[in-house]
Amino acid sequence: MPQDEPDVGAGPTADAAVKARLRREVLARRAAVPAPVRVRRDRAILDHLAGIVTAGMVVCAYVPDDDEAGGRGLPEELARRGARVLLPVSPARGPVEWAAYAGPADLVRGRFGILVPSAPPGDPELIADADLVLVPAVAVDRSGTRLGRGGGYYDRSLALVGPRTRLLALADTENVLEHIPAEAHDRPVHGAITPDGVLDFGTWHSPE
Ligand SMILES: Nc1nc2c(c(=O)[nH]1)N(C=O)[C@@H](CNc1ccc(C(=O)N[C@@H](CCC(=O)O)C(=O)O)cc1)CN2
Ligand SMILES: Nc1ncnc2c1ncn2[C@@H]1O[C@H](COP(=O)(O)OP(=O)(O)OP(=O)(O)O)[C@@H](O)[C@H]1O
Repeated sequence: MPQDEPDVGAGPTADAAVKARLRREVLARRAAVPAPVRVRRDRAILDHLAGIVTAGMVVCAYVPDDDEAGGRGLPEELARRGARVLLPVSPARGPVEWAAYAGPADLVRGRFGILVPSAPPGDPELIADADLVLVPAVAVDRSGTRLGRGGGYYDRSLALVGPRTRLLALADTENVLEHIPAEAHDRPVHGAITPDGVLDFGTWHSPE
């Protein structure tokens, strides 16, 4: 099979089946968390950005929906800290394209009902300019393997970044798991921001 073809039709691999089961379990667990608790967790995650985001940074982020850690105020919090914020716009398949965040009033519903800037997006390669990429994660493990929604969008996008760019997943503490099976296309993240603090998996070496 050509490298760039998805596995559809070939039958799920064992790892893909484990990931699909994990995905269902974790999403059900998050759905059972009362809304006020989720809001407190999301606030704690945003507060941890203080130690990471500085003015002028280019940050690729996203608008978390209700079943994702962080809350929909994530881009605004980054902008408030002086970051230049890029948000993903999903074509039919990954990698994602990027459009500049221009405030909450500019957001419209895109594919999957996800909020995106109204302006047409730029190339997927814009991710290579980012100092920091905040990556959506259903779950993540301590070696940086990330479980996404199963679209393969971010794996294809993270393949475009260089070593300078720091990759952090946003996840609730209970969704930092012992082990998630890694497949060949999975791009590991360097750490995670949880309500309890920032986890550093020890794999990112900041430029001098
Ligand atoms: N907030 C947010 N934005 C994001 C992502 C994300 O995970 N979260 N993405 C990260 O890649 C990209 C969009 N990818 C997505 C992939 C799948 C689904 C989704 O809703 N999947 C369904 C099942 C799909 C199906 O019917 O097969 C689901 O989860 O119920 C949503 C977004 C870009 N923007
Ligand atoms: N770089 C790639 N090249 C080809 N296929 C890929 C690539 N990355 C992912 N895929 C395919 O995309 C599908 C979903 O992959 P996976 O389950 O790892 O997605 P995910 O990481 O959960 O989703 P996302 O990256 O959108 O958050 C799989 O069928 C996988 O084979």
